Amino acid sequence: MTQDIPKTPLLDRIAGPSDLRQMPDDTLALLADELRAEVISVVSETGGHLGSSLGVVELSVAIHAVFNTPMDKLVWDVGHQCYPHKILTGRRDRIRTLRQKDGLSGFTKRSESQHDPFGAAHSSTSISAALGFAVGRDMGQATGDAIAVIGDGAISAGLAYEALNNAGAEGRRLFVILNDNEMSIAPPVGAMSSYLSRMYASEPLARVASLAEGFEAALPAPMRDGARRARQLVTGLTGSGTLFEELGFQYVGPIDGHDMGQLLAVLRAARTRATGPVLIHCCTVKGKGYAPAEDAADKGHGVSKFDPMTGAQAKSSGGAPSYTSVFGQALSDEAARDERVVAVTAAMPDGTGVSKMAERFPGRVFDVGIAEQHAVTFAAGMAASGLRPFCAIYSTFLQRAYDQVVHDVALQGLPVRFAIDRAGLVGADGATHAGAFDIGYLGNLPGMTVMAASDEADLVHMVATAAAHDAGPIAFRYPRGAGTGAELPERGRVMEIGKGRVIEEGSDVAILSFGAHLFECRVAADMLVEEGISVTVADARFAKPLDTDLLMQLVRHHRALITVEQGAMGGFGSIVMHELARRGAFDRGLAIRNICLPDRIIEQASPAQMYEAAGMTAGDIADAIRRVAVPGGARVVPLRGV
Ligand SMILES: Cc1ncc(C[n+]2csc(CCOP(=O)(O)OP(=O)(O)O)c2C)c(N)n1
Ligand SMILES: CC(=O)[C@@H](O)[C@H](O)COP(=O)(O)O
Ligand SMILES: [Mg+2]
Repeated sequence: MTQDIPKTPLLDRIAGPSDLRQMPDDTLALLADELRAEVISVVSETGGHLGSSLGVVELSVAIHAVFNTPMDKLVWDVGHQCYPHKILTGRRDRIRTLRQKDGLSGFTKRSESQHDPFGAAHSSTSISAALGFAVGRDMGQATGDAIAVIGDGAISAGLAYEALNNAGAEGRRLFVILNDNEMSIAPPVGAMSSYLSRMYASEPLARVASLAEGFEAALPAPMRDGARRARQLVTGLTGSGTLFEELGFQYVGPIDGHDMGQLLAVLRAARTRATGPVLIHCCTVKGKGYAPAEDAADKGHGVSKFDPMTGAQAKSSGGAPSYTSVFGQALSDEAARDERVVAVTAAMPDGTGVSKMAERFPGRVFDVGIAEQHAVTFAAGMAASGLRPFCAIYSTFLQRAYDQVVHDVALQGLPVRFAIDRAGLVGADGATHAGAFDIGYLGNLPGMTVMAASDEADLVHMVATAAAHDAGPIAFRYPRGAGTGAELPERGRVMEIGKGRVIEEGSDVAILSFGAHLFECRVAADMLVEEGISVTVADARFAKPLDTDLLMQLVRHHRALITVEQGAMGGFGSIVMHELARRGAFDRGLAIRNICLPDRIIEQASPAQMYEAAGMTAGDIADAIRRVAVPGGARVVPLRGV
């Protein structure tokens, strides 16, 4: 749907932050209003992270007005809130390509602009990166101040504490702006969240900058008394000082993150007087200024295209239920049958679908905040106690907890169940969110069982199989988005571990598929029937343990074998080739091809466009089959007797 582009005479004058720094303060508030209207207009056409971006409109204007960006390095945490920043930093002309093929990234990205000094998308990295820039400055590199903007959700992650702890000890001049909107994706959880809320909710004057001694003098007179009272209140609230002061930061706040005057005064005071690390506690509203977002339960965290007049989002095309919703229901059903089943999520109850189980069994679903490392070891402890924990974490975010998977789960053989959503290429979130590596990083762990659902019916069976599997850790992966429309079983069946299945019998070439690309494999096989090429299609179901009987049957009775997986090199295909090499299958010239993600970054687009860029369409699979099926296409000797 098209809609009138809002009139933005002030924004039209901004080619970059230097233009913004020429504007008088009272104009900046008006500029922010225009910027907010632009963000709403843009995201109504592109979809994306609306609520987070609306929450930092004033903050984005004020930071660029006070600091000398891009010489001063502005590092956004997660980066999903960067749309105002991108509009102000010379990318307004491309902002309506956001999150699309060949368009602007939905996160900050170094290759996109000098105003994006550090890429993001995975949370809680900004303080570490900003400290790195501060050290660079102090050692003579051509860089100015370092400013990290981190949300109340992101600061709940361990990585943020590691950085705060080190920055406080280093004592270098560094600015950390805590963007506290009392929301993560879901309502925030954890002790830090309630601590921040106590500060935020203190008497109204606490909204006025409560500045450390050194800053009060820099404030306009009317604010000085309030600042003094608020500072006393804040320090009184927590004994000797705020947590941040205990860590070596000067604490400034809480301030109103939508009051341009406060923001400019506090940022200028901080920039003028800071000699060490400063944390500025900014209180904002997620979805600020757009009622459909402010009123939404998720504050418009991630929206599809919408009608800006009403906020009504474009409906998905209906059709098959999502893998996520099928998982959530299957998990909830398993929990109903077995009280030992519990679930852990790292701040993504809805995204992972465990919220479905939480509706029925609220005491058995644990949202630990953005804390994947803790989530895994927490689940390991639960497993060790005799519970049956499902640790539901997107493939890409599980990367953050790899040592916990190895050290706390696999080496101890603890039966943690890993529900790995967003396996494969995910679309608009791009490369930072690709679920590309989990087959490889799990498949090489002794005792780990690794499954991949070929459709949503199989997913139901895998949930039941995982629930029943106490012999050791087990993982099952499935893609983002809608299923294939497969009929769902009433109840999941516990599958035999390590058993695959033949889907279609052929005689020339065998495809051994792992996961949801089975659909494309079957389309490819159908394409070749007319060409007289007969293809067997098999579903491995398990990457570990492999169904070696099935594998050897395929290589003994076909001219060639092709493996297919929605993952990077070093995954399923490698596991298969390792097994074949171990058996000497290559000694007699077996023809084998691996179809997987290429060894390069696949940038954001629709999932279909991304798989096309990866060379993994049904047509690509058919081409690979042709090249080995046609006599002379490959030196192929049927491997009798291997
Ligand atoms: C390591 C990691 N885990 C989970 C996510 C998913 N995620 C993206 S934004 C977000 C919430 C961030 O909350 P906050 O920092 O408060 O930012 P806000 O959206 O409120 O502006 C989460 C959990 C992520 N990006 N990175
Ligand atoms: C910014 C972030 O990391 C999350 O909001 C992520 O974009 C959610 O991904 P899904 O939309 O696949 O749940
Ligand atoms: Mg937040």
